[in-house]
Amino acid sequence: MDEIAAKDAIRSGLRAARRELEPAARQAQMDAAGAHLIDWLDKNAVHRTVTAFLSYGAEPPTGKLLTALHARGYRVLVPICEPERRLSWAAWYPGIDMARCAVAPIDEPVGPRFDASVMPLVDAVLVPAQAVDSNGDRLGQGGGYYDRFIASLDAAASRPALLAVVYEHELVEPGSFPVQEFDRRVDAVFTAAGRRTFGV
Ligand SMILES: Nc1nc2c(c(=O)[nH]1)N(C=O)[C@@H](CNc1ccc(C(=O)N[C@@H](CCC(=O)O)C(=O)O)cc1)CN2
Ligand SMILES: Nc1ncnc2c1ncn2[C@@H]1O[C@H](COP(=O)(O)OP(=O)(O)OP(=O)(O)O)[C@@H](O)[C@H]1O
Repeated sequence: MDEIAAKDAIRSGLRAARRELEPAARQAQMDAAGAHLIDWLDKNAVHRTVTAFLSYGAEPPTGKLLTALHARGYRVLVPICEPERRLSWAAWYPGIDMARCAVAPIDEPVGPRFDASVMPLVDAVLVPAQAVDSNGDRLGQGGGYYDRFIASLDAAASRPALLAVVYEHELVEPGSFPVQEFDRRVDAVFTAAGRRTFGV
């Protein structure tokens, strides 16, 4: 089996495991992980600006976290799917008008879209993940959107912290999923247990 097919098979298993978690258990894990994330941001996010994602399906439910960040005065940007699997970014706040994304079952805020030139003012990018290994390698939904976006930051003098949030069983050993040359590592992952950092 090639690496793409192997990743797809592992993604299917991870999606099934997510659906097995009761919604209340998903929220409880996210509440605990989100509290660790807010603690970290409060100490480290000098621009008080983050990008996060509006979750769908059985992803860790980010709605309460985004509302809490907004209430604490953070500027919250969320991803917009653009053609050619590129991302742009739009401001999100509770009650903003939303429109359905063309390629995924996700609602996206209406309003101005920003390209990667906003990133010097962004402290942290919350990157969707289905699993993260203890090297910081990440398995996403398979669109390659975030891999392309993170690769586009390679030339920048500084870049936001790349942070993932996963359920506890999704922080796994290296070798649990294939890692390809274009995959980019996150800097830290948050689970209900706390923050785990990676790097040399
Ligand atoms: N909550 C959340 N938002 C996110 C992501 C994510 O993983 N989670 N993304 C992380 O990258 C981007 C969107 N990722 C996508 C990943 C896969 C497909 C996809 O496979 N779409 C199907 C069509 C599905 C449909 O029509 O409903 C396809 O293209 O065949 C689309 C978007 C941006 N926003
Ligand atoms: N930097 C890149 N430039 C061009 N194509 C890329 C790049 N990174 C990934 N891709 C393409 O995107 C596809 C999906 O990548 P991958 O399986 O790593 O997705 P993912 O990391 O799970 O998804 P996402 O990044 O959206 O969360 C790959 O098969 C690859 O062809």
